[in-house]
Amino acid sequence: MTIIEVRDLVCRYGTRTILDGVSFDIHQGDVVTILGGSGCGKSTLLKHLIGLIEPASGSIHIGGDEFVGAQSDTRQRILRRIGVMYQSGALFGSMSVLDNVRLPLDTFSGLSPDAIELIARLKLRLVGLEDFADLYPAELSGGMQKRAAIARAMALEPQILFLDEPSAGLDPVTSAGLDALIRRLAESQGMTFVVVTHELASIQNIADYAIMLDRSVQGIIATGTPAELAGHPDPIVSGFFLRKAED
Ligand SMILES: Nc1ncnc2c1ncn2[C@@H]1O[C@H](COP(=O)(O)OP(=O)(O)OP(=O)(O)O)[C@@H](O)[C@H]1O
Repeated sequence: MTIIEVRDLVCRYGTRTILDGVSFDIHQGDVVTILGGSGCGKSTLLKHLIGLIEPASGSIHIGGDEFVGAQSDTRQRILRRIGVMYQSGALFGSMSVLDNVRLPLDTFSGLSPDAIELIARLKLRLVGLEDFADLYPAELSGGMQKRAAIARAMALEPQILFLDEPSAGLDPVTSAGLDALIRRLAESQGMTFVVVTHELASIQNIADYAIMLDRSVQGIIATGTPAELAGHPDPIVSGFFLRKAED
């Protein structure tokens, strides 16, 4: 089932066009990576998909609802379907890990404090942090902070989680652990993941499907499984994989 449908998306900053007519579908339960060289528009695309920026033209359907130009009630309904983890993780340093995960529930769920605590602890268990609930973010390792941020992004049970460069700043072993968590959550929770990353190992570990952007075409240069892209006839596409593999 298609959960995200993007059609003829045009993204501009002022008069400068970054993405010129991008179309793709993302299926429910898939882990999809958005990749491409620096400055090709990965973050720009992500910001459009989560409603931070309105496109110059085109349409974005999320769960069947049109996001572009949506009025406030439709917009709220769509926003409830998505969770976002930004590159920095952005946990609140003055709050415990548990309180960080509680925050979206306290703000939006209308549930009782006991129910909220139960759900927050459940989310922490899903990411393997149940024993660290009372610690503060600064007391966690980088990988644990990312896990806590994922737990918080999952608090309101979104259907889709958007992750912006989740491996940034992590060592390869920690990064592989995070990849395993993403795959496990996709499979056990049926969640859809859209992950912006340029880490080749992550792409190969997690992606059912990859969307590669390139500046030369102001949009999508190739889509497919990681193996398909690595063997793609266009040298820009296969070269991305070879170059990264040599890093
Ligand atoms: N707010 C903005 N105003 C104007 N130009 C911007 C803005 N944000 C990004 N850009 C430009 O848009 C282009 C695409 O940027 P974007 O951050 O989407 O690329 P990216 O693929 O995510 O890059 P990276 O991998 O380096 O993070 C870049 O040339 C960038 O300078």
